[in-house]
Amino acid sequence: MTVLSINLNKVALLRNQRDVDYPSVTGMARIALHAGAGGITVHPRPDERHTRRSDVYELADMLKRDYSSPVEFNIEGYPTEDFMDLVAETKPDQVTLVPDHPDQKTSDHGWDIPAQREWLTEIVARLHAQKARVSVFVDHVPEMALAAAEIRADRIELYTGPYFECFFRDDREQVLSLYKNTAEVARKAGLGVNAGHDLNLDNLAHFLRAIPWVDEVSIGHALTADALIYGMDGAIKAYLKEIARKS
Ligand SMILES: CC(=O)[C@@H](O)[C@H](O)COP(=O)(O)O
Ligand SMILES: NCC(=O)COP(=O)(O)O
Repeated sequence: MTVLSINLNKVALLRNQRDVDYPSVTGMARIALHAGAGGITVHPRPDERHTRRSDVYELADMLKRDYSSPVEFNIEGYPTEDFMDLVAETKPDQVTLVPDHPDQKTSDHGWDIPAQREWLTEIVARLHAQKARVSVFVDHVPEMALAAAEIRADRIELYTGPYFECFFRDDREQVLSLYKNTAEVARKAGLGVNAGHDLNLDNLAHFLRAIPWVDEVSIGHALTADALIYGMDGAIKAYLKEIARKS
């Protein structure tokens, strides 16, 4: 069964609009987990406009202290030395390496792994030494799945922004077949497959029906918007229903 990991960046973004402590990032994490989410994702950026470093420490403490059954904690980001320190101190289960420039509004492309092969190989090895699973954010390009295996990553995360963009267009199945090819190459190379970015209640089940072996989806923006309508608990349940609908 595909794990649903909730990205709390947009909860933090709303909280950051004022000098207050609500909505609470840890509080929303608790509601999400109680409703059946299997994991929590954060993507702390250097300017702290979304999740702050302090949120990452608080979430790490809470998940270790209060949850006995496994809850997967996933930290996403560009591996600066500051990011590597944060990860070393908070010990997430999974680190997702994303090639974001600090000025980017949001993640909008995957790694060109061959162009940074040596450095990424070293980063992956350092994260493995801390016992973190390592996932690398990639476009729907089969060669990148092979390159991810070569740098010894454990998983790829398919960047699904382009899938969202084509969902109501005529070329949807053509684009989706490239995602499927990339996921097949990853699977054959022994890698797990995650997916994320702009997945939503319209497009999630269709994606998972095409690639049913996806290990995990991380969803934040659309799910937080849906939580304004259904409540966080109701939104999580709606997404879990879509995941179940794939089979
Ligand atoms: C890697 C990825 O696609 C997500 O982390 C995305 O960057 C969401 O973050 P924001 O919601 O902060 O844009
Ligand atoms: N890795 C993708 C993620 O965490 C959430 O992306 P989005 O649903 O906020 O677009």
